[in-house]
Amino acid sequence: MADLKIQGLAKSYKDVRVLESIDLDIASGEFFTLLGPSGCGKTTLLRTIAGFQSQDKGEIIVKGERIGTKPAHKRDIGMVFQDYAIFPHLTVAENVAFGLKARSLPKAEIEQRVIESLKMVRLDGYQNRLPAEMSGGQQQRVGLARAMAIRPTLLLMDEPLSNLDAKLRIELREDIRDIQRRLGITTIYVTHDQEEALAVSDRICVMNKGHVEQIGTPFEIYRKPVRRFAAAFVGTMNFLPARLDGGNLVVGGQSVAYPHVEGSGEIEVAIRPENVLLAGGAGEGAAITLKGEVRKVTFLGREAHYTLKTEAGEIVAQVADPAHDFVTMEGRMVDIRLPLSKVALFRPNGDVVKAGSAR
Ligand SMILES: Nc1ncnc2c1ncn2[C@@H]1O[C@H](COP(=O)(O)OP(=O)(O)OP(=O)(O)O)[C@@H](O)[C@H]1O
Repeated sequence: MADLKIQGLAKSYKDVRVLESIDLDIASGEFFTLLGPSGCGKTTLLRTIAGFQSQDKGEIIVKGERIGTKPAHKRDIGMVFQDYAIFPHLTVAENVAFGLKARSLPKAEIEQRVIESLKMVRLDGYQNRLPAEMSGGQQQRVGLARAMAIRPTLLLMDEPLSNLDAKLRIELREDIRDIQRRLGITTIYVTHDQEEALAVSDRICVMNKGHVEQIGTPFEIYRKPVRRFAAAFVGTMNFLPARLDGGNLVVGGQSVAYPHVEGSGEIEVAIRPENVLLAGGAGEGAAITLKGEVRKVTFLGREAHYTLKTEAGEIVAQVADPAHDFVTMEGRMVDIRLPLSKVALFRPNGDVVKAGSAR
């Protein structure tokens, strides 16, 4: 059974539609991420689920119960915020106990849950500290412990790692994922960071301008985007203008037999940099072949990125473990192969014609 069902949820601020009719089914124990650019409505959706604001239309159903009109404090939801939102004048233990006291739990149980929750976020021993005496990462761990202490049905997190530096972000996201798995708590996580979304999620919902573009596992979103928006937003993608011409695909003046899709018309070819083959790279079957001038080489140690100028437009290629010859190629002309098994095709309206490869 779905733990959380969202049906036809819509919200406007004055005349501006921020959420178009949103439908979601989130399974029990799932780590579900809302991913999208700034302003796409992620926070509004999360806050509506939490009950901090009301929807104009639609239903929010948790374990079969319609909670859309319940006040926030009766929704049995734990929330972790970007700016931690822990109380500066309360100790760590008092912060974690806050929601438990509000629920009038017996004192002994509160004490036990505080200890348990702090242990879970690796802050045992910090009970008597004040937030000002802790680092940002530690403060967010307190925020997490506070949200989990009430053992909520749903855990909602709004960009919880945004205020932390890159190394801490990775460390804490691993911890969040481990704790979430261990407790099996249904979680909705908001981020605009696509790498973070790929790393932690069971499923990702890619949002754009108040609507859902695609929902899928990280693998599906990356390998088989069904909308141009998802293809462009997650990872790096090359897009080249092209034409379908009665069984042929024409890219940069080069034509290749393409019987997989019927009809004719303008189209875009999309391919990930790691799937572009350079300088006679063999295999992968039929391919679009182009010539390109190497404009820039960025050597990154275990891989190098090549910016190539071709008749069809600019292409970025990624070569793993580049040999010395490869890193001194600036200015040279190279043969480029775009294996047909690896390209995705998108119509001008952004719909997929053929998804990329899922191996
Ligand atoms: N209280 C409000 N009054 C009016 N407009 C609002 C209000 N809150 C948000 N908006 C607008 O609604 C849109 C969606 O905002 P929201 O915060 O949900 O987006 P987001 O995807 O979470 O973006 P970000 O990552 O920047 O937080 C934005 O255009 C924003 O300006």
